[in-house]
Amino acid sequence: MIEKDYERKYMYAVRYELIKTCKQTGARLGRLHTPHGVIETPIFMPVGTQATVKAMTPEELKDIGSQIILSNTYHLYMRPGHDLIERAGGLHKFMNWDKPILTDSGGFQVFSLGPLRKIKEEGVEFRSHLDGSKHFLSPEKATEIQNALGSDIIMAFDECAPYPADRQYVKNSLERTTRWLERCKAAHKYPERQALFGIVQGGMYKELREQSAREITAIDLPGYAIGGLSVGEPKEMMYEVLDYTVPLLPEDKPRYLMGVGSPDDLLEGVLRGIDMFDCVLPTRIARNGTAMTSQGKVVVRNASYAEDFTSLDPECDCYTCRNYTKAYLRHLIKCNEILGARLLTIHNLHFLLKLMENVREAIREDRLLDYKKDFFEKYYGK
Ligand SMILES: N#Cc1ccc(CCNc2nc3cc4nc(N)[nH]c(=O)c4cc3[nH]2)cc1
Ligand SMILES: [Zn+2]
Repeated sequence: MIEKDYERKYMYAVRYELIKTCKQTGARLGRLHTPHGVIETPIFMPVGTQATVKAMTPEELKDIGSQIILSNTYHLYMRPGHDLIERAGGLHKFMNWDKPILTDSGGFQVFSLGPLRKIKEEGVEFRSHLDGSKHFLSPEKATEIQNALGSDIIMAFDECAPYPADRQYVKNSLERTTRWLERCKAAHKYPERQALFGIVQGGMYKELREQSAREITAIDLPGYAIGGLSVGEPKEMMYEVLDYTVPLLPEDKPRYLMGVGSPDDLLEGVLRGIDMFDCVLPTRIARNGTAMTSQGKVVVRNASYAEDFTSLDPECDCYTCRNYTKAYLRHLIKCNEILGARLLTIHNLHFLLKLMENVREAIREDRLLDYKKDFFEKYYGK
């Protein structure tokens, strides 16, 4: 009886609440209700590929306002193994993160392995990036792994076509991705508490994107992602694909643009009606000594900062900007000190999370275009 009642009440693990659509653009303000809490959208999701957002503790992530983080099926399957994480009580418990988690399906990661992999209808055969051992990922296997991890949002196992790719290849690949989505949905053990998102493919071809969007959204799911972008194509091309793909997605479900991104791409994506983003950019460039600041990019490694005893970003109130100077951060990065990676990661994530908070406020007040104009002038000087 309880099972029945539970199922009836929660048709989906994740429910999207559309609060407002911006009058000036296609931007939306929303809330994503999940079993581990409510997420205000548009949202940027820090990437924690191997069950950790590199250099950050969960408390630090919460302090800077992270509402949800991303982890990765491929990496966790390879090491330490999804079965171990399941025995540990699931990914939330294993990594001591009690807010929402989204896991990518491994599709993109396996395809990034390049020649080390063979794609068949059944799934993808590949060699481990760790020890070269042979493995096989299928829609069923990728779903089983994510069921074991217990993430709140699980991604369909798809094929992200490379860029550039010829039309016929992209067509065959998007049609296989649709068949794989059906298999993921059939294999999914816990739809009442883990939301399966479908992923639209179709490369940079308008008719193929329309075909994929039709096929993927014909399968009733709690959310949909746009894949196959941020794969090396020119920015303008990505924006054009979004222009004609986003309107094909249902308004009452969240839209997730995978692998994006930089401040300009986040703003351009929000303007076109995207609700969710993820990217390794802020954390990766932090470890290499580059900061995103209100005055634009600052490469603290540069000699010009050797005796710059001012804050990294005068307009930022994060822990790093309140307590350290550019000279000290440069010193840490030059010495490859772990604290350098930590302090710049704290700042960069805070910067993007604050950007998204400002974006939500601008949508609320119908002034997103003005906000974007001011931001671009300060950050890009244009
Ligand atoms: N630093 C840095 C940096 C490194 C890589 C990138 C590109 C990330 N782009 C990207 N991630 C993706 C994940 C994806 N996952 C799946 N399952 N499917 C995709 O089509 C897909 C497409 C993606 N495109 C962007 C910045
Ligand atoms: Zn800061």
